[in-house]
Amino acid sequence: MRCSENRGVGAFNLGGPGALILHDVNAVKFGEYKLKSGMMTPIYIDLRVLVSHPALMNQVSSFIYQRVHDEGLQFDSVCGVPYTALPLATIICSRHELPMLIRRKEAKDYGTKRLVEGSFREGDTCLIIEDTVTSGSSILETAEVLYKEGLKVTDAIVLMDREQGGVEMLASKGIRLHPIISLFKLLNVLMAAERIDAKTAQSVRKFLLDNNTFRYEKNGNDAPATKKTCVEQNLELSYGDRAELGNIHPLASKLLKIMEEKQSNLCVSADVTSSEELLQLAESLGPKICMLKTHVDILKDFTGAFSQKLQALAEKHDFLIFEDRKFADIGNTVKHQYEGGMYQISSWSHIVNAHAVPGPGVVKGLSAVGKPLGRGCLLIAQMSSQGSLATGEYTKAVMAEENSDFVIGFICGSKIAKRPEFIHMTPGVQMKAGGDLLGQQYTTPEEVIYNKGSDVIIVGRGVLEASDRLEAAESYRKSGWDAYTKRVTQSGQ
Ligand SMILES: O=c1ccn([C@@H]2O[C@H](COP(=O)(O)O)[C@@H](O)[C@H]2O)c(=O)[nH]1
Repeated sequence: MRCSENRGVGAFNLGGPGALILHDVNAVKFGEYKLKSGMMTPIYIDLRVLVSHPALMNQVSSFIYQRVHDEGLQFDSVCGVPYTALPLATIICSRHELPMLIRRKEAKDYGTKRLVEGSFREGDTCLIIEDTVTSGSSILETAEVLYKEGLKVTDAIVLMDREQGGVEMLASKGIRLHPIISLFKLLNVLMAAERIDAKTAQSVRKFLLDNNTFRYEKNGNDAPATKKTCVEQNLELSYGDRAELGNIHPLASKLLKIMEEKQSNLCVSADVTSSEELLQLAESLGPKICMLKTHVDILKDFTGAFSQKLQALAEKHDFLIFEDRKFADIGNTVKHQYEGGMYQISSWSHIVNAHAVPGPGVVKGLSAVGKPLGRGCLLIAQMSSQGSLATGEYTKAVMAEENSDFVIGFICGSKIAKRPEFIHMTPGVQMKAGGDLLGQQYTTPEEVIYNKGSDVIIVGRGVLEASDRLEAAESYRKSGWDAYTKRVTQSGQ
């Protein structure tokens, strides 16, 4: 049997409003709950409540059926995992006239004593429907009962995947699991709608990442199990998730945590010529930004005291300092430029950047100074100016320079590296696309973050030339953050 009829599910989108409705009816609970395995969890999905909300039950059933249809799954009958998925399977089968089987949890001690009720032939394929998956063990238990009756199980559909190893475990047993929504996505939707705060979302994500039930298992050939990466699944990790990656540079992790916490992917480029004005900017815009970018050599009155005050403001408002020095010389020279001279950049700037033109020596030289101090470097892979030669093969070569114990990411126009440990930062951003008379080219925050997949917008004159700099910074922060939440929420759909 193949699903041939396609019924739309209207506005009930589980990657958006539908997830909020589930939260409204208390199907998503935060607190301390025990899972079937005995594991304690800070989030509990209780889809049993659906039976009290018939309209919602119908919408969820339609959504599941839509997925079955979209996947083009072929099967002879449908079986819901008892008990929560039973009514879902019943509604789907009744509405679409699909044969259904019921798995009993215990055999009767009278009558037929069957564990599977309904009509079927040996060799028939049965599609399993489940409400929530953690490890996949409940689906497997049902499949094993069906196998004993001579049925085949190749696919299962689940409404909510807790992303704790169920997909991988079932795949290792020959069952493809098709999740409709994941807990990571649900958290993003709830956070975007301000139902939960960033801290709660972060602690739940950490729990899920730390408690993958399949990570340490082995498959039948005794080879280590392989978990599909988020990149392979085309899933976008949130800034907070990326901050927790095992091999991420501590400074990149710190930046991502700041971004998540302050809901800001805005770096203001403080291109002013007086120290006092720069410090005023840092004080007033500090709460809105994740990073402040400087060009210290345009200051007419730089002093060591200025750099100390700037560091104090960075601490106070929790942002990083990025000196946009664009180092581009041999290793030995950049070492001196970074550490010494009148600016002593390495002593106060968390991040610097470098052109890759001189070859690997420039990163080696900078790293010799910056690495022991916990600093990080961005490589300039692309530039926002018209006619820039940093394109094509050059950009690719810059990416090959990846040296993640010091290089934390790239200056670029769009996301260029797949590895989520790397930060992509894009200058040339204003609310309206356009340019200036000296070749600068502007793109909007939405284009940079949502369409081009970059992480941080760098905005200079868009803020500095506004009549109210604070208001302008807030509107760039909001635009950049909205574009990011939209991107994460829609990934993998
Ligand atoms: O490709 C690049 C690299 C760096 N920048 C720097 O960013 C700011 C942009 O300022 P706006 O006023 O927003 O144009 C500025 O400091 C540049 O030196 C860049 O624009 N493009």
